Amino acid sequence: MHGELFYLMGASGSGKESLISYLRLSLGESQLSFPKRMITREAKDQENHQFVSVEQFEVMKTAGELALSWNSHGYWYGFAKEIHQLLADGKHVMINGSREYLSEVAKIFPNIWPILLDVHPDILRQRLEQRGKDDELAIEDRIHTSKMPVNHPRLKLIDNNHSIGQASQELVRYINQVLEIPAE
Ligand SMILES: Nc1ncnc2c1ncn2[C@@H]1O[C@H](COP(=O)(O)OP(=O)(O)O)[C@@H](O)[C@H]1O
Ligand SMILES: O=P(O)(O)OC[C@H]1O[C@H](OP(=O)(O)OP(=O)(O)O)[C@H](O)[C@@H]1O
Repeated sequence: MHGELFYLMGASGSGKESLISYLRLSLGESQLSFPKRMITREAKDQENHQFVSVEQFEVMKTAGELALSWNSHGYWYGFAKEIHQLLADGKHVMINGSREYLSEVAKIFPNIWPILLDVHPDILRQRLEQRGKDDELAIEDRIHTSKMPVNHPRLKLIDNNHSIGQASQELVRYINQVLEIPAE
């Protein structure tokens, strides 16, 4: 049996990394795999990606070592092709991706389950200011694109305007529904 691929999207600051950390801690890696994202940007504090230089990234991309790669906010982002193997081995996978790139990802993984985090722009602004990773201009840029339209027949919206616990419960319910795991 082939594994399922969950593709978590949302504006920067909408809570993708927080939810993925929460899921990893609460579900463990036996139910879902969480491959590491590569970014050509140094990881700060709690960020959980692998830093690679632009040169390394280009070498991997050219050598066909990446399942996905995209460019955003002036950086390269990607996932290694291990995703294909995990899915072929029947493992379910959760990754953090770009809304803009969804249609390309859906061509590579036609059976994808796209999930979009919904956060009101005012709440998003507060959270971006709190996390202190972006300057004022970058925050404005992220607010500006926070309502980017996302279209996919299977798109699932998850509300992250309240506590992270509420959003993760909703997300776990949805994942279990897709995987047909009965609720406890
Ligand atoms: N439901 C929530 N309630 C309060 N703070 C949150 C919530 N979700 C995320 N945050 C905070 O908002 C900031 C951005 O979240 P993060 O997970 O880094 O977003 P993303 O990965 O989408 O850029 C972080 O400081 C995080 O702790
Ligand atoms: O097409 P968009 O949906 O606007 O996405 C743009 C980028 O932002 C997201 O990452 P993240 O939120 O981690 O960005 P950051 O690197 O700025 O934190 C996403 O994974 C993309 O790489």
